[in-house]
Amino acid sequence: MAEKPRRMSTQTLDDEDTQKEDNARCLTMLGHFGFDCLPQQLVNKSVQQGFSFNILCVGETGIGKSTLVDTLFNTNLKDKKSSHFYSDVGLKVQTYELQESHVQLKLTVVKTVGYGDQMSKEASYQPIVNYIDAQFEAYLQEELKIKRSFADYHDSRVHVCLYFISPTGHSLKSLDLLTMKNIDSKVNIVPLIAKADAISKNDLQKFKCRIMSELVSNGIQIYQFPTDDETSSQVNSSMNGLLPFAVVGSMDEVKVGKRMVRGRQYPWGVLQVENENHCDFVKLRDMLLCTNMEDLKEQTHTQHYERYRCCKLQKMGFPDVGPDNQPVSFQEIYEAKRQEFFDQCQREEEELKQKFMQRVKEKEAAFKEAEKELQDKFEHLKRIQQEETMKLEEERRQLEEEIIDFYKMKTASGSLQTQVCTNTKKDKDRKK
Ligand SMILES: Nc1nc2c(ncn2[C@@H]2O[C@H](COP(=O)(O)OP(=O)(O)OP(=O)(O)O)[C@@H](O)[C@H]2O)c(=O)[nH]1
Repeated sequence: MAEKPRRMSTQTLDDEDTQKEDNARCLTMLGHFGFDCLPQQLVNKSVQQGFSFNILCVGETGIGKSTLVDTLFNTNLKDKKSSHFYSDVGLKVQTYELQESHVQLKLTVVKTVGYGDQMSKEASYQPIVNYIDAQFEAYLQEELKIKRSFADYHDSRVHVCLYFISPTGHSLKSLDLLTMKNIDSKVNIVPLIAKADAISKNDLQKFKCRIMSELVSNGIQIYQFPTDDETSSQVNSSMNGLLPFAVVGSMDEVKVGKRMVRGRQYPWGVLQVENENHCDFVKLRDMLLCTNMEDLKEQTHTQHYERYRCCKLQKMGFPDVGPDNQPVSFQEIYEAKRQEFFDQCQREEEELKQKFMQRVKEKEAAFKEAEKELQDKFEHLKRIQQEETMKLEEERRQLEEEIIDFYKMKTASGSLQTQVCTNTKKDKDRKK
């Protein structure tokens, strides 16, 4: 039996419509619609993934590297003081997971240990150069893998080098110039005058000018805050004119009026770390973390790493153009390299074979020579032995003849004696 169609009342339909409307999402008037949401998607993804930043601090022992990093990230990274008596320069690498609001930052701080305490300048900067190159090499190796896993890969390439200059007030030391010259094509250098509270304001300005002119005259490239982005070009170009930043670090809280501020307390007053009239710490923090962190990372990838990668691949024999200046494909070069390698293996195998045959021949000749010597010796001994045997034979023969003669004589003498006895008896008998 067919079921009787149920009739809904007008009242029920109205209720359902109202319910549907209640479930519908309400879009705010200020929200984004369509593809203008793309930047938001990127922001959300980046925040979810978290950020990473790698800082290299180069400076003499006790110049204030750890204190400045602590002050920059408003944290206590609990780093032990280094000794002045290390036999060589080392690099201390520490990675921290930091969080500010809901943004996570994986911060890697690499600090020189024993820098400036060595006699040899080359031995002081070479470990730094090696470290920077090693991080590029690790990234290149990951890039060249068939199965790459950049999602989990910890990219340890150095994004910025904070170079701590001693507050001498005179000029840069030769080690400063040498080190910066050797790393300026590998890393973004931001020069800092450390412990700037040790110099008066007037001297500081002169010191800054002298440092910049020395850097220029020695052809050292330091990082320039980018001026091509209109949102930051004005502030960045004015900050470029204030380099090197004169910084003071401190995690101590000092009372100024009714406020507690971070600073250094002196008998003549308080130096406020975050007061732009007292030092350039805030400028450094803004430039480094708020305005240019992404540019520092981009420069690291597109300039410094690219240079390293290019040199490395060229050294390995992978140029982009052939001898006729025509572009060559990676596959062609790979095939050519494979063939070259195969030919070289065959050449080496042939050489080895030849060498082996030569050795075998030499050994064979040596054995033959030794065999001949042994044979001669054997023949010689055999001859001696034959002569000896013949001699003995002769002696034996003589001896046997003598024995025979002896027996003959014995027999003769026996019969003679018998004859004599017979004759004597006959004589006696006749006499009777
Ligand atoms: N006057 C002054 N002293 C500072 C400043 N920054 C740090 N110091 C002091 O200098 C000393 C060494 O500071 P650190 O931050 O440990 O220096 P470092 O370069 O990390 O030292 P090592 O790891 O031992 O090489 C500490 O007593 C700090 O309080 C500064 O800006 N001005």
